[in-house]
Amino acid sequence: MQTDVVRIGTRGSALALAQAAETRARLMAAHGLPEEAFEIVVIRTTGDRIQDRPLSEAGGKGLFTREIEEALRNGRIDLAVHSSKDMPTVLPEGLELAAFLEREDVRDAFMGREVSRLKELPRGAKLGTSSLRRQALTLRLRPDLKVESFRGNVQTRLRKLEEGVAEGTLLALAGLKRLKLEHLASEIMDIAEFPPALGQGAICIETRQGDERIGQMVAAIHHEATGAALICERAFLAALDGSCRTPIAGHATVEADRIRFSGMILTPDGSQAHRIEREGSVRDAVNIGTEAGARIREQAGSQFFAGWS
Ligand SMILES: NCc1[nH]cc(CCC(=O)O)c1CC(=O)O
Repeated sequence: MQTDVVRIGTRGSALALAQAAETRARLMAAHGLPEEAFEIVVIRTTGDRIQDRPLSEAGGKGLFTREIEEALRNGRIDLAVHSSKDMPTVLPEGLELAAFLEREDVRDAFMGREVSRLKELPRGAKLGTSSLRRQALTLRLRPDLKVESFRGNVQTRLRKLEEGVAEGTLLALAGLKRLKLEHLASEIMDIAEFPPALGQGAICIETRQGDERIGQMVAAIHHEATGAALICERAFLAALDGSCRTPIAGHATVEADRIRFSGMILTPDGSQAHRIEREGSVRDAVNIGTEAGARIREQAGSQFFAGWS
């Protein structure tokens, strides 16, 4: 019956559609359901509309999720598929992150027009990115480079690179893999030198709290270790009150019942940075993230955030 069809809400970019298709494929496999049991509903968000300025100036994270969450709340869709790294730490009343799919590679990848490594870019070359984290980490390694704003989805950014708007760019390897464009990555960045965005590489599923049918359905595709890592990373972000104006990096890894978190904050010009490492039981994932956030904040001091946040 038509009313039983599970409606999956997503943005319309190629990456978002790939993520929604992956979620549907996993749900089909987990429950032995045919493709017709699902409908993918594309929703245009404010973030998709704004192409002409950095998102940090347009109001930050919720820009890619607001309209999708509205559709979820009013019942137009039954679940929403997101990139965890685009999710604000506080969700609207009545919604929850019910499942995380097994994480893809968390690292960033570099692509150059004429060189294959970030370090090989000529002096003063332009690096295209709109991510403050990528800007700060790049300038830390190469203070001579110029950062050129590079908005738009993965394909748009690749086109801009081809057109010579910049000499190189950085993208999430996970996104390239999901788009089958992994071969374009000429350098995979070192995780210690170039830590990812919190949440990078992990697809999450948002649902209505108390919707038992959908809750049970998505529980079958939840990946425990990814869930623990993401809970820890989101607690760190929440403790730092992270906005798009604050370059924040880091990630958690889970092995058996241990979780290890490593976080970093930087000034946008990369000249100052602080790091934190924490380890403990996966059961303490939230506390480890929260505590790491409080500690790095203390370490940095209030003047660290004062100048530019
Ligand atoms: N902000 C856009 C965005 N959100 C998630 C990904 C990549 C996929 C992921 O991290 O899961 C990207 C593109 C990029 O940073 O290259």
